[in-house]
Order: sequence, then structure tokens, then C-alpha cells
Amino acid sequence: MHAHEAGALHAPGYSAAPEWLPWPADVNALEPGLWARTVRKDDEGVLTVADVPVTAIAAEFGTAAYVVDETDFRARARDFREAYDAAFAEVCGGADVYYAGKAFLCTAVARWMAEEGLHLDVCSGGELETALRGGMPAARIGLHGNNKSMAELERAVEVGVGRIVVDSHTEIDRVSAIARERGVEVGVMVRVTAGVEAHTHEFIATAHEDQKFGFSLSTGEAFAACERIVARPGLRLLGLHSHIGSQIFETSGFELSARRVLGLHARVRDELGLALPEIDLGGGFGIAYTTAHDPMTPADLAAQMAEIVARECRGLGVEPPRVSIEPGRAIAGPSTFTLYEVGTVKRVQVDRAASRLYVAVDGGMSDNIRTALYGADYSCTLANRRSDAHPAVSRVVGRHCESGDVIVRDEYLPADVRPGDLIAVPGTGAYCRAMASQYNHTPRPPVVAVRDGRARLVVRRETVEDLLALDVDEA
Ligand SMILES: Cc1ncc(COP(=O)(O)O)c(C=O)c1O
Ligand SMILES: N[C@@H](CCCC[NH3+])C(=O)O
Repeated sequence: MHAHEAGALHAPGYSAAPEWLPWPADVNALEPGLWARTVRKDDEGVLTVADVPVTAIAAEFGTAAYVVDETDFRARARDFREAYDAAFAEVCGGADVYYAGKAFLCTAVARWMAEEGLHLDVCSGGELETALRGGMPAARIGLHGNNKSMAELERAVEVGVGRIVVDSHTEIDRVSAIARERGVEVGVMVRVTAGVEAHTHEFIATAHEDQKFGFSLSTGEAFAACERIVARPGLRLLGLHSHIGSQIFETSGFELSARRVLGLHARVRDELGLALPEIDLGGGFGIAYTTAHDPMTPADLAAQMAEIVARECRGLGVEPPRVSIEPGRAIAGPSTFTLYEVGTVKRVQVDRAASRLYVAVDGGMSDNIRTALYGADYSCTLANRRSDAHPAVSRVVGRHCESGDVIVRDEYLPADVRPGDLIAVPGTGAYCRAMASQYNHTPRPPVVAVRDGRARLVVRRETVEDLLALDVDEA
């Protein structure tokens, strides 16, 4: 609602809440489907994770803090691995799940993924080193990126990553040169732009034609890339790769991209005489940030995708290659909430009929840029007590020097929310710590992993000393 609309007529019961946000039956209750699996509220209304109260987490580690339910993170990874392996068993002997580390990666997470039997998709030298330090076997790592540096490519070949997903003709030549110099053979996949308009935010769609990723299928570039790889020494073409975008809820986009990419797979067989052993259908599976989202389970997704691949392969008369996928958000996202402390509360009149509570917390766009960047919606709850106050339309904002510094645009909080209260925002495991900045010289929050009644740091809080450590003092 804008100021110039202040004179508009409003129906009785009008409030500043958007239509999709339902009036809460109990403003203290946790919305099912938004929280990690060991998260509850105790009798006093205190949020707990794996039986550890957030009041204790705040006291020990401070706020703002990302709190990850390790059991949940691991279980989601395992659910994907088992569901895809089972669904694709008869189609192509099983499937591999590459956790997309860009969603959130630290040494501990790399270790969890190695232990849970997943593969890992990295997209930079930094992610590669983190994966290795976490004990992920190099053979289970895939390297992505539209502009990998020579140093990154050399390191990837040196440690023997399982695959490099090539994104340009220049890169094909670079990897070939590195392989030849080292006298090794490098497995590569071709990133294919399948020309699919994924139904998601423009900034996170990646398979339409007019963007930077991959080789276009429709112009013949993708086939040309395959020909080039086959002709270059030191390269082994493993297969084709397509990723259509992120936060996607329907399988129709995957169906279209699978059909097109498998069409190219058939052409490579027919014209180059090569039965490529693999295909990767990417990640992008959506999660529930609010009650407006209704994601599919990994089992349903896997079953639908297995049916799509089997049908398309039958139609093309090709032997189904081994399938892999790359979920990031769907594994990391729901496992984590961000814990903040309230600093100030303001009631702001949005027009003649309605007001909104502006609840300012000790974080903001530096620890969650997604609201400002994509217009993402989040939910939240009062985490340190229960309240009998009536629900008030609220907006959780940060402490940065921007009016767009919003974390949760629309939510009901108890009207008596006050300084010193704790607020928890679920669904912040993906692309929050990973995209965190030090804007306004704000040290980045720690990541606290909780499991079996014990909380521990897996990423410590940044300090002002960390921030200053990069400055070159010319005094
Ligand atoms: C190549 C590739 N694979 C996997 C992912 C993971 O996407 P998501 O976190 O939406 O599953 C991305 C990011 O969108 C990506 O670019
Ligand atoms: N960072 C984006 C998704 C892009 C994924 C990387 N290809 C998000 O927060 O939704």
C-alpha cells in the first residue's frame, strides 16, 4: 500500500496484510511445513531445536545466528539420494545426487554430504577447497561455472574431480590443454541451454536463451561443443547437463528440458557414434518459505522425473543414460532458521485504516539478501516466549542503511513484541549465509549446528578484527 492510496476505501476488516497471508488461528503456533524436523515450541512458547532452547543458543552464541538442524539437513540429503536411486533403479540402474554447494557450504556440510553418500557440485575454487577439506572424495565432485579461471581448472584436474561441466568453447580448449600437459583424461559434461522458460523469478531462471550460461541447443552450439570435445585430446565426454532455474514447483520445465537434452543425446549417438553414459537434469526444486508454497516430496519428484526420462528415452529409442540431479535449496533451505534479537519496534500507519509493526532486528540484508534481491517472502515467529496479545501485521527489518533492508515483508506477530525478544525466520539455510555480505561493516553471523541436544559452531561469527584484517594500514 502506497501513501498516495491512503484515501482508498477499505472493506471492513481491512489490514495491511497481503491476501495470501491467512489470519493465524494461534499466533504462537509454528506453521507446519516451514520448520526443520526437530524444531518445536515448549510449554512456555520457547522455540527448541533438537531439544535445545533458542534462548540457550542466543546466550551462548549471540544473535544474529544461523541455526541449522543437522538431523534435518542430513535427512533431506538422504531422502533425495534414496528416492532418486530407487526411482531410477529400473530406468538406468539408479541416480546420483550432487548437493549444490552454492546454496550453503562449509567444511562440516561437505563432511555430512560425504557421509550421507551424496556427490557435491562446486562452482568455484573456494567451494572446491572446502569440499576437499570436508573429506568429499574428488571423484564425487563436479565443477561448474561459466568463467572458471585457469587456476581453478588446473586445481580441479590436479585433484581429479569426477567431472567438469564446460560452459564455453574457450573452456573446452583450456581443459584439453591442461589434460594434455598432465597426461591425464578429464571427464567433462556439456552445459546445455535448453530454451526453457522456468516459472520462477527472472534472476534465478537459467535455461532461457538470452542469458550467460551454457551452449544453446537450438542454434546447434551444444552439438558443436560435443564435436569439439570429441576432437580434442585429453577429454572424455561424459554427457549433457541442463539446469533450468531455481525455486521451481512443477515438473513441466524438467519434462521439456529432459526431452530436448535427450534429443541431443540421441543426435550425439547417431552422428558421433557415442552413447554418452550420463545426463544431469540440474537442481532447482522449490521449498516452502511461507504457507503459499507447496513443494513436492523428493519421492514424488523422483518418480515423476524417472517416468519422464523413461518415456522420452523410449520415444527416441535410446538406452537411458545414468541420471544425476543437483539440488541445493531443497536440502539446505528448510534445515535452518535465523535467530535474531529485537532491538526496536515501531507502529507505522500505512494508511488511514491500517498500521504495521516495524520490528527491527540485529541483522538484515547482510545475512539475508533474498528479500531485497528477489522480492522473496519469508515467515517468522516469536521465539523466546508465548504471548496472549492479538496478532499484528508486522514487517521484520534489519539494521542497515536502506529502506529496502527487509527480512520478512509480511507476517503476523503478537502485538506486544518488544525489544529483547527473539525472532526466528525459517527456511534460511540456502543462499543466505552463502550470499551474506559485510555491508555497513557488519560481521557475518555464525552457523550453529544442533543435533541430539547439543549445539556447536560449524562456522564461527566474524569479528571486527576479521573485517579489519584485510585493510592495508598506510599510517
Ligand atoms: C548448475 C546449477 N546446479 C544446481 C543449482 C542448485 O539450484 P537449487 O539450489 O535451486 O536446487 C544451481 C543454482 O541454481 C545451478 O546453477
Ligand atoms: N541465489 C538464488 C538462486 C540462484 C541459484 C544459483 N544458480 C536464490 O537465492 O534463490
